Amino acid sequence: MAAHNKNNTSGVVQVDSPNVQYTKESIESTIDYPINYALTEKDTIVIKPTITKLKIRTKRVVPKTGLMLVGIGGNNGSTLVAGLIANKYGLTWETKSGVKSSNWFGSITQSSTIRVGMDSIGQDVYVPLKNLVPMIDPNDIEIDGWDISSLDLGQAMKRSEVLDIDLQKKLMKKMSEIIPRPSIYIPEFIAANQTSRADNVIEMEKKSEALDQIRTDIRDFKKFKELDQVIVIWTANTERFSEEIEGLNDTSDNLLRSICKNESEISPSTLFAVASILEGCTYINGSPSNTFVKGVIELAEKWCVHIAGDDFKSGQTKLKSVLVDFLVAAGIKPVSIVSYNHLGNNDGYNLSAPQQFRSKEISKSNVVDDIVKSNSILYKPNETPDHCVVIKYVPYVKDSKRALDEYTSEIFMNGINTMVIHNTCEDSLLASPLILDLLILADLFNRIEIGSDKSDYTPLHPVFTAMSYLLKAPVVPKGAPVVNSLFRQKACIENILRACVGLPAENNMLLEHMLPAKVFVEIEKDQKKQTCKACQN
Ligand SMILES: NC(=O)c1ccc[n+]([C@@H]2O[C@H](COP(=O)([O-])OP(=O)(O)OC[C@H]3O[C@@H](n4cnc5c(N)ncnc54)[C@H](O)[C@@H]3O)[C@@H](O)[C@H]2O)c1
Ligand SMILES: O=P([O-])([O-])O[C@@H]1[C@@H](O)[C@H](O)[C@@H](O)[C@H](O)[C@@H]1O
Repeated sequence: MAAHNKNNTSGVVQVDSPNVQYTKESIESTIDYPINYALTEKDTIVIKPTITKLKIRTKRVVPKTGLMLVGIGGNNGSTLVAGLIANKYGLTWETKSGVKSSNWFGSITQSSTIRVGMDSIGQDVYVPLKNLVPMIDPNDIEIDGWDISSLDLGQAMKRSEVLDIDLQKKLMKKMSEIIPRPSIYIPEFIAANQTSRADNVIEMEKKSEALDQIRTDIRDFKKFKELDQVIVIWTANTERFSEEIEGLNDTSDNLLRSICKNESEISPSTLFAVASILEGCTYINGSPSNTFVKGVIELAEKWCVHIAGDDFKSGQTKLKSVLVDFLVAAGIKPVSIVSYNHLGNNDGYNLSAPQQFRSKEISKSNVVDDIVKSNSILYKPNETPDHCVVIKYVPYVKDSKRALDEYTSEIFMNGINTMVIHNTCEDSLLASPLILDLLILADLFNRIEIGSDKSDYTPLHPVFTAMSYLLKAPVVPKGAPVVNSLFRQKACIENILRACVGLPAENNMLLEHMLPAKVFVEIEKDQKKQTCKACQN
């Protein structure tokens, strides 16, 4: 039999099961959802498994969606917009190593696959992740945004020095037509070295006026492009942390009152988050700034508007969340992690200021906490590895961020293992596909409602945790655990998609290959005989 690619790279996926119904408006599924309660009774952990039959309803109609980027003129913003245009028009371009074509590598919604089962001869079958449930087509996305820099996106793309020059030339006309809206600029929140960039600023007497302007911008964009929804993503510079002060920003009422009173401790990113929530727009924070002060989270909960953050997980930290997970899960004890990186883009310039660096240092450091805490054999209570994060601004390397990591671990019989990694992370080429995924997954999770025989259909909690895979420092609902392990985070997304079409979570047990077929329920004979068209030829 001719070997052929069993991956279904084009077709739609249909689940034939009593656990899923496809109607015109929605996909309605049921799954058995396990929760194991592990309770300590004296010196014993007693595990009490439960199964809840959940009903899941996913709206099939994908809304006409607009993406508004805060910081659209930055390296990430201009690179993402360029990528959307290049892919939409199928642009190719000359390079010294030949003609290159547009793609969405690095996007899990566009370039990753998911195992959905096995074929009639027991081989794994994978389909594109995006084929399981309806998702936004990147070519349909309308784009707008704000920047404190007035450069049009053609000049911003040129300033970023990220994309090949022949591609830039082919993009220049369309990119130059995109002009950033004036934005909220409060100098004290970002590095003083950004002042020279700020020539496109909302002239505001009060923060409430700026808030109203952002809300007007969102409404204008939605109306002009006849959109069903707008999603706002912050890809502007990292701000210093806002102080969380009782009576100022600790509740939604206090926050709104503080904005009206023009309180100084309210950051631009918090103003954008409030404006987005009040306009019913999902808001995502791609920076490590603590935009989501308690008052913002409460506002999102009150208005049932989804938010997610913080800080795109693109390169050095993404690898860290894999390596530390692998080491600890292997019973190996990381005892020293040193993450040094230098970069020469404007983000690096902004991060060269101590307060802005501190925001990033926190998000890059906390990523190992949950994994370390999970293993009490390796680590005593409160014991943690040495963990040092260094970021240096080196103009020459521009957006081509160099990450140098050293992982030192204790192994068997007092052995020491040291891994040294040099990782050139093209910052914006790694981050831009994540911004696309955040938009597409936010829309999908907005369209999911879940209930049971005890509860009617309910939207997911306003604080999205299912997108933690894309974020360094996941913001989670009160009381929920922070998970940084990259594979657990990817499995979360994949298993939610499986559940939407009535498929059980992937358990990776593969018992079907360890036991005789007679042990298992068989599908109807004629279906089993079914062979794919390629095999019939
Ligand atoms: N791999 C990555 O590039 C990566 C990964 C994780 C997080 N991030 C974060 O993403 C953000 C953007 O990164 P970048 O490399 O594109 O940086 P950048 O400096 O190139 O772009 C940021 C843009 O935001 C604009 N800006 C600053 N303050 C603004 C405001 N108040 N309103 C509107 N625009 C404003 C700036 O003019 C600039 O054009 C940063 O916070 C960075 O830390 C980037
Ligand atoms: O995602 P990652 O590569 O660990 O982290 C990166 C930092 O190392 C880098 O200094 C900064 O420019 C980027 O904003 C990004 O946050």
